[in-house]
Amino acid sequence: MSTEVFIPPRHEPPERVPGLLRGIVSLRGDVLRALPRIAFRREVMAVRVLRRQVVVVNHPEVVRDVFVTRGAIYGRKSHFKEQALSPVIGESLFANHGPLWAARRPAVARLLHPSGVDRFQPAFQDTGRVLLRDWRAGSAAGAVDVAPALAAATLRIMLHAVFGPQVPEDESTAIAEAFSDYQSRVQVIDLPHLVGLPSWTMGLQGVRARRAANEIRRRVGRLIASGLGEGGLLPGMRAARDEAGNPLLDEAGLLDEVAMMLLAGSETAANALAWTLFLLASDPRWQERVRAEAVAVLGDREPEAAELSRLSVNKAVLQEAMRLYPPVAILARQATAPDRIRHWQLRPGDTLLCIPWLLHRQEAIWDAPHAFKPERFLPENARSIPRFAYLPFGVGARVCAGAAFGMAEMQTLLAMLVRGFHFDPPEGPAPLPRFRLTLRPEGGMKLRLRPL
Ligand code: HEM
Repeated sequence: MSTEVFIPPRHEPPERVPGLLRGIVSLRGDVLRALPRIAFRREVMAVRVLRRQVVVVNHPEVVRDVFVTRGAIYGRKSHFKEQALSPVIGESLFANHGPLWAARRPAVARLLHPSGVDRFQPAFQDTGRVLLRDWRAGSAAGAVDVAPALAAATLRIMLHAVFGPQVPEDESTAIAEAFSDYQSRVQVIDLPHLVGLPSWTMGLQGVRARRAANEIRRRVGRLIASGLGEGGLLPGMRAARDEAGNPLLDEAGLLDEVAMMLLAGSETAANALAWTLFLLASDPRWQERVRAEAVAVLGDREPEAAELSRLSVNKAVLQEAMRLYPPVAILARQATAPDRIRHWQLRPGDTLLCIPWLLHRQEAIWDAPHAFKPERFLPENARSIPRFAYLPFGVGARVCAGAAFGMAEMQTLLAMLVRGFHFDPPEGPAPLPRFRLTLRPEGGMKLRLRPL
């Protein structure tokens, strides 16, 4: 058996930072591709783009210092994130800050608290069954593009979690397609803001992006009005109260938060799973280890919530996939007060970035940073990973509220899928990552599946 380590594909970083014009062109397409080789070694970097300072922190201690110790200054999402998300999620807490965020965050965090995640296990199992059914039917035809199927599956899980099990099956496919369309159309870099133009210029997202956003909100609004919700999170969201005992969310607030939950909880997990399957298809030894563990722990039963902690190879593989391909590849904030990071001065409105794509491959921290080595995350090794070096779920006060939900969902689907199929790599060129709102495989993820 080969002991070679698999080095998954990525765009080769340029030797130097591209000039402003080339940089702007590459920023529009994919900011990660513009990061030069040296960025993987630097602790802090700064770029001035005409009127704005952009500071990138890329070392665990600096990340802690800025995102945790001085987190209050950086509680606001960057201008481009706010602008890119608001057509879909409106005023939701995800893109908001200050009193609105402070009031809504605890309510949402309570609903998604790790202690209650077990109740969603039937949604995970049910969707795993649907994927097995669909892929068994599709695999005979050759390669299957697992990316859109996983996007629909994770959306189905979120719909089930929010509205209960009665949501029509085709609704998840329709909303997942609209999300996908939105992501490929929306501008993820706010160039007007960086060069000092008024903020409304980016508010003019393209017609296609607007249309996709409207379609998502129309469908979600219809589901909220339909009376579905029993057994899901919706009744808890309606019942949430502020400190004065008044309803926390009016109808508009409810639409914003449900749309946010569907977006935050589906594309992220779908991309993490698509990259995981690709890595396993490319490294059959790890594929076999995940499968052997699933068979040893579960036999041919579907995973129960209490059994997930025994699937440590499965978890390590997912964690390594999110190290190499972090679904949220950039954490972006704007300074709300003057601040200084090392010798760089930030003014209110300047941008602070932590780029997990860089931090997770920081050469001073990770051995063989570009190699697929899930053993790093096995229980016996994971303790040596520095805190704040690995941030797939973000960091500080705005850390992901659905991390436990996401891990349980991904572990369940992965265990069911590796028991159902052998995955082989795609024919032709390997997929490359493309930065949009999430880190997606460019052109989809066509894998060859053999039913087991
Ligand atoms: C693999 C799955 C997931 C990944 C990688 C992920 C990642 C993230 C990251 C990185 C953030 C912080 C973004 C930032 O600081 O700019 C975040 C925020 C958030 N996520 Fe997740 N997420 C996942 C799944 C979920 C799920 C399943 C839910 C809901 C059920 C969820 C709900 C949220 C919410 C509500 C926030 C906003 C927190 C705040 O701003 O206070 N996420 N997520």
